Amino acid sequence: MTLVFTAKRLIAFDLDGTLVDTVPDLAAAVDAMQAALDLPARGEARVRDWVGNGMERLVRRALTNDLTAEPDADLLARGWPVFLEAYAARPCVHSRFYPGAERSLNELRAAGYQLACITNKHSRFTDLLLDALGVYDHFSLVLSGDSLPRRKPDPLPLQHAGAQLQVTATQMLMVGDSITDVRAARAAGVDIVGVSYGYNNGRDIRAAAPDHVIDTLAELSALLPRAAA
Ligand SMILES: O=C(O)COP(=O)(O)O
Ligand SMILES: [Mg+2]
Repeated sequence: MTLVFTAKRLIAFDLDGTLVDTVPDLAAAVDAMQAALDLPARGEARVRDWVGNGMERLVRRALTNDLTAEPDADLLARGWPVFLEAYAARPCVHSRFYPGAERSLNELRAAGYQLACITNKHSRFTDLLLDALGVYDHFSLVLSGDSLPRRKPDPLPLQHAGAQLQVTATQMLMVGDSITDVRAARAAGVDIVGVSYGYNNGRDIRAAAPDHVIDTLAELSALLPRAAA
């Protein structure tokens, strides 16, 4: 039997690794920082495994070449502004929608859904990126890692979106690429569709047990025929 989500009114999308492949531009900024500090370049493959828990965490991972280690405080204090400046200068040179992403946003809107973007990315960069890709206005609400006191995997951004847009948890669906999205959705009581192509620290999203997994966002509209009234 084909899975269909009924009674949904709001679809909340994660950004990095779900709607947009941001790693080429993030890796360029990481490696500009590494070069300025006389440290080795990390490259796209490693940066891909490090995105999803906010940029401060990405920079810490790059400096230490490790997922969880803490860098020397002085190194971090010197590296962070270099990364920020490099990424702000070129946030959307190579970043691209994943196949089916833009079309899916348009189809869902046409089917009556409200859309939200819920990302751990810093708001300055979320806004730059969504603007550069021409989709900022597709979203009724955009929440970034610094928009609220707590970010994903905390349920607060999803709860806040529900309250702002007057939809209940069961009327929302989260779409994301990482265990961070699954945890946030579970904690908020929101159904979650995982995408198989994203970052998730290099792990298969199926291990985080989302409600459903898709290989491209083009599959979404078949799961969501029409928004509930
Ligand atoms: O880690 C980030 O900066 C952003 O990640 P997200 O869009 O997947 O939440
Ligand atoms: Mg993500």
